[in-house]
Amino acid sequence: MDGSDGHSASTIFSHGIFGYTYDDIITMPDHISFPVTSVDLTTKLSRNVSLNIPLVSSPMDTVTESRMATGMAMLGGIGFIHYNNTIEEQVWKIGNVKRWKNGFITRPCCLHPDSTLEEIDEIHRERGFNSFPITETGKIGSKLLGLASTRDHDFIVDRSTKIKDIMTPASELIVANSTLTLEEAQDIMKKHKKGKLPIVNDSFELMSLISRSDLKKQRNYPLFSKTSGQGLLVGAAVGTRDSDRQRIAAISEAGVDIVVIDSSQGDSDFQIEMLNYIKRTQPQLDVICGNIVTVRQARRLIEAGCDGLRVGMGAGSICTTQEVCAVGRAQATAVYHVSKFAKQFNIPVIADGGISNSGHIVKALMLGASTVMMGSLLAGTEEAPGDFFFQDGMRVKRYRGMGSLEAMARGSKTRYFGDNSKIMVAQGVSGTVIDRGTVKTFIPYLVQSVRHGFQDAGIQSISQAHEALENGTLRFEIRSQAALKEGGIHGLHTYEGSSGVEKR
Ligand SMILES: NC(=O)C1=CN([C@@H]2O[C@H](COP(=O)(O)OP(=O)(O)OC[C@H]3O[C@@H](n4cnc5c(N)ncnc54)[C@H](O)[C@@H]3O)[C@@H](O)[C@H]2O)C=CC1
Ligand SMILES: O=c1[nH]c(=O)c2[nH+]cn([C@@H]3O[C@H](COP(=O)(O)O)[C@@H](O)[C@H]3O)c2[nH]1
Ligand SMILES: [K+]
Repeated sequence: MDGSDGHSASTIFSHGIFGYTYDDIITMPDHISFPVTSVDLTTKLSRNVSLNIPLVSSPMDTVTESRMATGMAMLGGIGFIHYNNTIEEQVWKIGNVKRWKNGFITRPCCLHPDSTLEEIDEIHRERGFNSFPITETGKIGSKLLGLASTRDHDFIVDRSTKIKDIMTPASELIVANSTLTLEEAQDIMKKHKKGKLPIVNDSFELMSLISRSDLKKQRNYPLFSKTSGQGLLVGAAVGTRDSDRQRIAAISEAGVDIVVIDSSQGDSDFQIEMLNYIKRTQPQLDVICGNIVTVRQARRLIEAGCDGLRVGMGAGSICTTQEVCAVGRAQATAVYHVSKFAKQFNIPVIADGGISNSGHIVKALMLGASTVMMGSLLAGTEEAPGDFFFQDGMRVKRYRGMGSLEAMARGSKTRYFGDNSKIMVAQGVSGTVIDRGTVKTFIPYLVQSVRHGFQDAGIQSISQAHEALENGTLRFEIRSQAALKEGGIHGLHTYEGSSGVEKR
């Protein structure tokens, strides 16, 4: 090998005293003999679960609930529903993902027959909807009474009129049963020239809604993360307390496909006991353990029987663990060493935290990770929980660490201190992140950027990257501070366009 072209990862990470992070290193380009479209990013999330794209959303209460998990799985990745909630809430959120069917609006905005046209006007202004199923309770899951759409009420001047007086009653509606397929629904809508098709069960309770305009712009999601059974793939987080044992049974019943045991320091008796408990009671579930950053920690969790490892301690954008506790590791070094060790046992690694642009994803995968977990990068999308608001002229959403005072106040407090501890030590902060639109465009953009990175390095798949990493043909260099500056945007008075997705 020509020694002047960078260094193997083993030279960089095993012969020095520094811990490096993604920005410290750069990958050497190599010959391109394939189009960018043929870069294959299929990968393993855990021993038995595969994904079509290597992207995962973090189990945090400002990142992953039903909408995020659904969006991630539709696009070929997966979301882990957080557990800063009651068991019932987590079960409901998992159920929402499982109930999702392509093209069906599973949570349509419904109204009560006694609601007024003023309410319709307000929802139309805020959310743009024109048609509303009217049900006995005003919610999905109760008896369908009618449908109110623009042409039922747009000429009515008195907006205090009740909906029941203007709606098209159920007896005049075309409805369909929940067993029908999307193609059958399409045929019915074509034949009857209707804009909306309510889907009901045998008791005439509203189950979902199909919209003609949605069908017209219907996108195909070819990468779609499917389970062997029905529905989208979904993950969930659990803790290591005794109460989390009940959670395991409930979320398993709700159809969760994989769990992550969520701890900042996962190499503990608590975690190993929880892993054993899950394996004993729900042996069908793959269990990801973590977080860890060293080989010694990995060895104990692999020996205990984990199916995947989550790597990262203090690297996250909202993390203060390294400052508060002085324990952790620089992320690129952690990912490299743990992945190298875990590979011998075929245990995939999730590189968790510190991803602030697509280049970081490329580097995590090139250093041995099989997937990448993101918090801050996804917290500003429409699918993340919470509303957008304006701050300093920017459209933003709230994002907070699960060890922040705010998140602890909501519930994770008991995880930290038991119920009667007096002193709270936060290991995270809360803040805001900028609007990133919808994951439906943002994730494909990240994926395409990662494909370009792989192509530039002459690497056609994640498994090929891992082979090249191991045999030393994948080459890297450490960047000096000046090189890092040179690699970014510099010397311009102003600029337009994006340097990837990072905003420092
Ligand atoms: N990846 C990272 O760098 C970090 C992540 N976080 C996130 O913050 C959240 C909270 O994490 P942690 O504080 O690690 O929560 P944790 O629940 O794992 O641990 C909190 C404390 O409770 C103890 N503990 C756990 N189970 C116990 C049991 N069964 N009996 C007695 N004591 C027990 C632990 O040893 C620790 O002192 C998680 O969502 C985590 O992902 C927090 C800090 C750093
Ligand atoms: O030190 C911490 N204190 C916290 O309060 C906290 N909350 C989350 N996490 C971890 O950060 C990851 C997300 O990181 P990013 O925003 O950089 O993607 C997540 O996936 C977690 O691993 C925390 N770490
Ligand atoms: K940090």
